[in-house]
Order: sequence, then structure tokens, then C-alpha cells
Amino acid sequence: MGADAGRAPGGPRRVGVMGGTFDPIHHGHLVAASEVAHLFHLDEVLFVPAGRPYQKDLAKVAPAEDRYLMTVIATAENPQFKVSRIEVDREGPTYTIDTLRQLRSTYGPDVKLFFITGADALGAILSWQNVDELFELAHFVGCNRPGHRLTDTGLPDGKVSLVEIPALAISSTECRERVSKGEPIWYLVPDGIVRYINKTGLYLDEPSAGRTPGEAAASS
Ligand SMILES: Nc1ncnc2c1ncn2[C@@H]1O[C@H](COP(=O)(O)OP(=O)(O)OP(=O)(O)O)[C@@H](O)[C@H]1O
Ligand SMILES: O=C(O)c1ccc[n+]([C@@H]2O[C@H](COP(=O)([O-])O)[C@@H](O)[C@H]2O)c1
Repeated sequence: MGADAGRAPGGPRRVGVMGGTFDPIHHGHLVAASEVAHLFHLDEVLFVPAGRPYQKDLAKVAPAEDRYLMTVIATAENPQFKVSRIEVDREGPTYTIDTLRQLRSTYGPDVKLFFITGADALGAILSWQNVDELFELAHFVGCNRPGHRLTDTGLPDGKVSLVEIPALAISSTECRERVSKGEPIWYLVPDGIVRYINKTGLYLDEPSAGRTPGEAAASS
């Protein structure tokens, strides 16, 4: 798993960073965060919804405010889980390097940061902005995900851990498609997320692109 898994008594604070588009957040995200928190003895996990996930088709991504609110709802019951607005409030394309620099400056040099990813995101990491500096700012933890090969090939030694978590074949894409077809998403996402989506009309056939961020939440 890697030397970073252990925790020295009275040692530095250990913070997980779970980045994602969360469109919508589902149990695959929550299980990954919970498992990594357990395996790496994390003090907390900060969920960071991406403001403008520039590698996705932004015209099809739900407003950041809705994704942020769903993340708050989904994590509310777990005292170890927190949600950050850092990327929602930042202008321009969302780069993890900016987030880690900002978190590093907020938390100070002593806190250990663990950036949590699924196998697919880890496999694409070499395409991320300032990839070399990323590994200086956080330790990366890659989790298995059905349909994706978990590998650290090409990534720097000692900077990445690969872990096995209970595999959940759930994706946000499938949740969105199910909602648009009128199929249930109960038990794929937390109950509060089903209710939020029903209440706001997110992912129904009309594209979300024309809506102002937070419009659904404000008008419901
Ligand atoms: N079922 C899952 N198991 C493990 N990791 C996951 C799972 N779903 C998502 N992740 C990881 O969570 C992070 C955020 O993922 P994201 O919000 O893009 O969800 P997604 O389900 O991949 O969305 P989409 O289907 O829209 O691409 C990524 O690192 C991704 O690899
Ligand atoms: O920094 C980058 O260039 C970069 C490129 C693609 C994705 N990311 C981050 O990777 C995390 C998972 O992204 P995604 O697209 O799978 O939801 C999320 O925190 C994104 O902001 C970061």
C-alpha cells in the first residue's frame, strides 16, 4: 500500500481530498472516500466538487451549485466528511494543481494531503495540468473501479498508492441516463440525492446548459 499508510501517534494531521465532478455524487465516491479514510488513518476527507471540469463536455455538466449542494447532502451525516467550495468559487478551468496549492497554503506545510482517485482518473493523470508538481503537494491514492485497470505505470515511485476497495459498478453517467429515462436511482446514490434530483428536475431530458448555477435549488 505504501509507507504513507501508517500514522504516528501525535503525528501530523492527515487530510484526504476527494475531487470529482459529482454529477451526481453516488455511492462509488462515498465508499472510495470512506475506505481510503480507514486504510490511511485520515482525520478527515474533504470533498471538492470541480467548478469547471474542463476535460468533460461543460455544456452537459450540471451547474456547479447543484453539484456542490448534492455533495453537501450526501456527506452531511459523516462527521469525517467535509465539502469545500474552493473549486466552485474559482474562475476558469478547474486544475487540481491550483486546489492543492491553495489547500497547502491553508493547512500549512505539516498537514499530509492524500488525493483520492478512481482507476480511470489515475490513468488519465499524466494529462493533468503541472502533473509533476502535483506529486510534490499530495500523496495520490488510486482505487479499483469496475471496468478500469488500476495501475501506477509511468507515475513517480513512492508518490502513489493503489488500494482495493469494495467494487461498486456505479457511475454518474449511468445515474444521469437512468433519471432521463425515468428509471430509478434509489440505492445507487444516497436517498437525499434522489430527492434533490426529483425536486429540481436535474437530468430530465432538457439539457442543463441553459440554466443558471443554483437556479434549480433556488426555485424549488
Ligand atoms: N464506482 C467508483 N468506484 C471507484 N471510484 C470511483 C467510482 N466512481 C467514480 N470514482 C472516482 O471518483 C472521482 C470522481 O468521479 P466523477 O465525479 O467523475 O464520477 P464518475 O462516475 O466517473 O462520472 P461520469 O460517469 O460522469 O464520468 C474520480 O477519481 C473517479 O475515478
Ligand atoms: O488538474 C487537471 O488538469 C485535472 C484534469 C482532469 C481532472 N482533474 C480532477 O480529477 C478529479 C476527477 O475528475 P473527473 O473529471 O473524473 O470528475 C477532479 O478533482 C478533477 O478536477 C484534474
